[in-house]
Amino acid sequence: MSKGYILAIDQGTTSSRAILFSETLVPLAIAQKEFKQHFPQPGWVEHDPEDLWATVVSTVNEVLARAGTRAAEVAALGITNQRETTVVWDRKTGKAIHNAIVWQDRRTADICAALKRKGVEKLVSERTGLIVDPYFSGTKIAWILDKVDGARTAAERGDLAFGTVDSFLLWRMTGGKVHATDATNASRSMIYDIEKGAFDAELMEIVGVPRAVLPEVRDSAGLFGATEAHLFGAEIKVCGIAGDQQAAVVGQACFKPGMMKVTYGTGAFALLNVGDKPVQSNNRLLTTVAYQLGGKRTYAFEGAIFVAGAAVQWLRDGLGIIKHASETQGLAEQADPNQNVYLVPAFTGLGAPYWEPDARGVMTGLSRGAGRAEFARAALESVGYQTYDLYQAMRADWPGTGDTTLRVDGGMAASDWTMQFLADVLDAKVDRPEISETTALGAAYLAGYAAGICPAPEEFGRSWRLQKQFTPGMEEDQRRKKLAGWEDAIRRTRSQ
Ligand SMILES: Nc1ncnc2c1ncn2[C@@H]1O[C@H](COP(=O)(O)OP(=O)(O)O)[C@@H](O)[C@H]1O
Ligand SMILES: O=P(O)(O)OC[C@H](O)CO
Repeated sequence: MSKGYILAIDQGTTSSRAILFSETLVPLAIAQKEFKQHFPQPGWVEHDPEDLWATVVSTVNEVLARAGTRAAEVAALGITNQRETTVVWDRKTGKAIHNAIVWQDRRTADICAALKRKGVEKLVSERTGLIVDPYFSGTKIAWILDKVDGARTAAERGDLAFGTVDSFLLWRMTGGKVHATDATNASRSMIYDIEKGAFDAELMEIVGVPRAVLPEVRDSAGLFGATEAHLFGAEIKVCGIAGDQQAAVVGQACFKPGMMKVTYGTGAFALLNVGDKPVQSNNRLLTTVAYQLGGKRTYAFEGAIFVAGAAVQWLRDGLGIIKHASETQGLAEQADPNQNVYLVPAFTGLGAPYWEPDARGVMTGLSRGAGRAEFARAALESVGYQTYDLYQAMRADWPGTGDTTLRVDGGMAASDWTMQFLADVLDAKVDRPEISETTALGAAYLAGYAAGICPAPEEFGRSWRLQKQFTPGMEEDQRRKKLAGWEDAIRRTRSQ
């Protein structure tokens, strides 16, 4: 007898997706909806929480209709989400008191600079595994409480709730019954002690976040609550929650220390499983919770590349030299091997391991012969080089030995040329799995595991299937030469 379907909601930065999986985690149907991005000032990025809610509800209903399935046949629902994006809402009405402040938003740069002047960086890094940066949710909460009239007093009275998007959706879906999140999302707040597994009173005080707004923090797999029946036609049990990059770690079955995945979307996020201790990085990588199962946390190093696929979007929308992202492959193949054009796409600063928010993009090696093809190759190569920088930092920091293979996913992992270059420049194998929707798969697995439908992680790991492996093939001499050119381009970017 069928145990029922598993549904995953992937609420991302540019779109919401709902994917229906069979009980054996075969993807059966997908629905996706984009929503509006709001840029009220330079460096500010907002989402309307009602858009997030509406696109989630409609994609779930759409995917059920498309598959000819009823909500009553869905045994478990997993939620995965764009991380750090911050919503503060009124507990009585369920309405947000301000637009969601998106992870990319830099408006709290001054708050972070003031925190750094206070000398709290070491404390933040030791307890939370993070650096002091506007990227994380803590200072975004404080900003909303200070800027919206009466919000801080209302928060202290217990009338307001904070949540990352998972938590906001859960609150709405359960009709205001459950205010909770999972440890992976909590670990992105800058006020969560990742070793103790609890919000930290001293950091809450320093950042200015009252305890009364915070959600309960739970395992990534477990019963969170049930959706109200009127939303999808019947109640569905919410059994899993994880931030999207951590869900991809699970979907890629990187359960053993030393295993690493990189998700190539608009940006790229590399996570390396470091096991059950929150190892500190010496190379400015973040330490984060990869997942929490049965009360036990597994940790990861994380490195963020802010511009990956976005460099290809720039070729298309900024320069107008391609119409579709996939054209870059043919262009890169045609590029003149004697032209050494480099692009450092630091359009919004440099992420890990440099963390230079004020850096801006640079192109080097331009000669009269450089054209579309060389620009396209430089954009694709920039993704490989940026990964190389993270990979070096991770391998230097990671005390264990073991497998150096990289598991890749995300929209840009579809580019064979880019994945081959990645293998060449890293001098490591790059594995692309059969299921490309790894993030949703991870959320579905967590929910299915909690509901007793999916097997334990080790067994699930054995079901991971390779679609294509890219093996390194570049001459070492050439690799060294190319990397030296990149290092030079990075030096120029940092000295602007
Ligand atoms: N064949 C391709 N070659 C190069 N880049 C690609 C290709 N297909 C998609 N991309 C890039 O991948 C990104 C989309 O990936 P996706 O995982 O959907 O991103 P996100 O979840 O961040 O919206 C876009 O930036 C796009 O330019
Ligand atoms: O929504 P994505 O796929 O762009 O992911 C965003 C990350 O979670 C930000 O930390």
